[in-house]
Amino acid sequence: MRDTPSLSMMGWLKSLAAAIPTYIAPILGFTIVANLLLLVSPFYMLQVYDRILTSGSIDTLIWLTVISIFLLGIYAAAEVGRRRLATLASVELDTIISDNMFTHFCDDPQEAVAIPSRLRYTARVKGFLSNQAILPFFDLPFAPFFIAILFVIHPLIGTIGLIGALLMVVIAVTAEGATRATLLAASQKDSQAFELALGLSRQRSAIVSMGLTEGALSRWKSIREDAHGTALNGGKTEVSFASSAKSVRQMLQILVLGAGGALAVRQQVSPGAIVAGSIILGRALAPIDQIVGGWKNITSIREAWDDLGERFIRVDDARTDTPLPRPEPILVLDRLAIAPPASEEALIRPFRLQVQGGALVTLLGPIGSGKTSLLQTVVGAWRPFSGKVVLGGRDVHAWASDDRGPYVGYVPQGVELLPGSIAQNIARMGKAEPEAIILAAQEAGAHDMILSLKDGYDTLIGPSAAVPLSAGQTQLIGYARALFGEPVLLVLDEPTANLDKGSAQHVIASLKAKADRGAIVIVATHDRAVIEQSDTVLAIREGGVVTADAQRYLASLVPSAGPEPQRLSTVQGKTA
Ligand SMILES: Nc1ncnc2c1ncn2[C@@H]1O[C@H](COP(=O)(O)OP(=O)(O)OP(=O)(O)O)[C@@H](O)[C@H]1O
Repeated sequence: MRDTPSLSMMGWLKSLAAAIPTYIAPILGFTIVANLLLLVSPFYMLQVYDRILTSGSIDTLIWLTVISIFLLGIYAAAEVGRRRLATLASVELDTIISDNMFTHFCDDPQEAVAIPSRLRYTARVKGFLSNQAILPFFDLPFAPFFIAILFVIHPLIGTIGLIGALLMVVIAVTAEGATRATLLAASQKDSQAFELALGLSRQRSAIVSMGLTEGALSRWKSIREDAHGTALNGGKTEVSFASSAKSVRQMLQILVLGAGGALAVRQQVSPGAIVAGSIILGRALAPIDQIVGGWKNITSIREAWDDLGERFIRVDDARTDTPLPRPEPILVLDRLAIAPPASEEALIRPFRLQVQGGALVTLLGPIGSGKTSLLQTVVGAWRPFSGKVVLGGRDVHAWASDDRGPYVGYVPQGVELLPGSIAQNIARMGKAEPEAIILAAQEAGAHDMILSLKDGYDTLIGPSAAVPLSAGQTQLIGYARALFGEPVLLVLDEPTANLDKGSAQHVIASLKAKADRGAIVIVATHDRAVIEQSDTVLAIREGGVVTADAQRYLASLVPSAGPEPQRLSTVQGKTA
């Protein structure tokens, strides 16, 4: 799942900043103002102790107080500004990552599986910005500036500040080395538990019906306990470092007060400088303290960022493809070899086939022979292992999914519908005339079934559904979705599997009618009734593809009658 090597601490912060460039300069601007104005309090104290107490001027005190309060108002506005910008940046980053995630989801079948964990990672990174945990990293570069002021107050106070800051940096670096591996392991185990829980939630029926509850639960619990154990270990070390950083910071402030006191006794600094020095040192060390204190959080965000990687933050140029007209109904599978995503070996060896509009082709083959894989490749969901799929002269895989989609109808093996109404699902979640939706439903034989539902075409599917649809109802609506918009290429994977005889006959008749009207229809099936209506069979045998006339093939099923399927040729429809 990890697609980029782990980035260094500053490396990942830089790449995060590069994802939201428009926000970085204004946040930096507000940070400069806020950090400069952090000097107001120490400066005020310096003036009160060293000037007002000696001069006794109440007027000066009033003016000093008014100006300080005004400047602190500006400080508050700058703080609000940078926090608000960090929140806005988190929303922008979330949008960029989500957009890219769905682009990759379309381009790469493997990405679909990773989406739940990627969404969790995105939430972590978004939280890093929206919870303002990023701001100490902006404050950190001001530490030398504050330490320089300590040197101006007195070299001894500056030296204590400098040594203190270096000590805190050593604590931060050691904390990273000591906790990173454990915290990462804990987070990875937590992700495993999350994925197992997702799997369990999808398989409730199997778990309950076959008494898998105890086994499944104890497996989940053991992964979680393991995750918690590792997290507790990492947490212990992290807490020790965070407490050390806090204590060291307070000790240093005491040291500066002590040193300031000694210097004041010798009249080398003013009394006001003692308090001011302590406050300024606190400001210099605060970001390091906050970073060390939130180390666990930072480790988990780094893990998320490493996984999301550069490709999720790149803003791709807007697509400039000119939408193409309706393609001619000619499908060419040109030296096409098929393999599941990420597989190194072809499941189906290269073959050539040309299918013209009007043809109804059935795809046959034993279980696991690659029928679904072939169909997934033909409709553009999977990339070919080698070769090309060309529809109407255009390479299907080089054709943007949204432009190609209206000309392709696909009924996958396990039809799943999207959350929304039945009408929206049939209209492929786009805008459509009601007539076109109803026509597709009528052709699929789903119209009467839909009208029998309480809310008809407005019946909701998904989490807000009042009543879930049956497998057969879902399949018919999936078929209506495939027919919507008169696609040129209609591809169906076991379309009659969940249907009763009447619905199955309707579907088969409508497939035939579609082919007769000029579409290319390819159906993977074990249903003899479909083969009987088809012109050609395409059979997968031991990784090769052969073709035969459907009627002769059916005849060959009777022992010693008719030929076996032949090597491939052109499949000519009736209305080529
Ligand atoms: N998404 C996937 N990733 C990796 N391998 C896969 C994927 N889908 C299928 N396969 C593998 O490809 C092979 C062919 O599967 P496929 O689903 O194409 O067969 P099929 O002929 O449609 O089977 P069935 O008749 O059971 O539906 C199987 O060995 C399967 O494990």
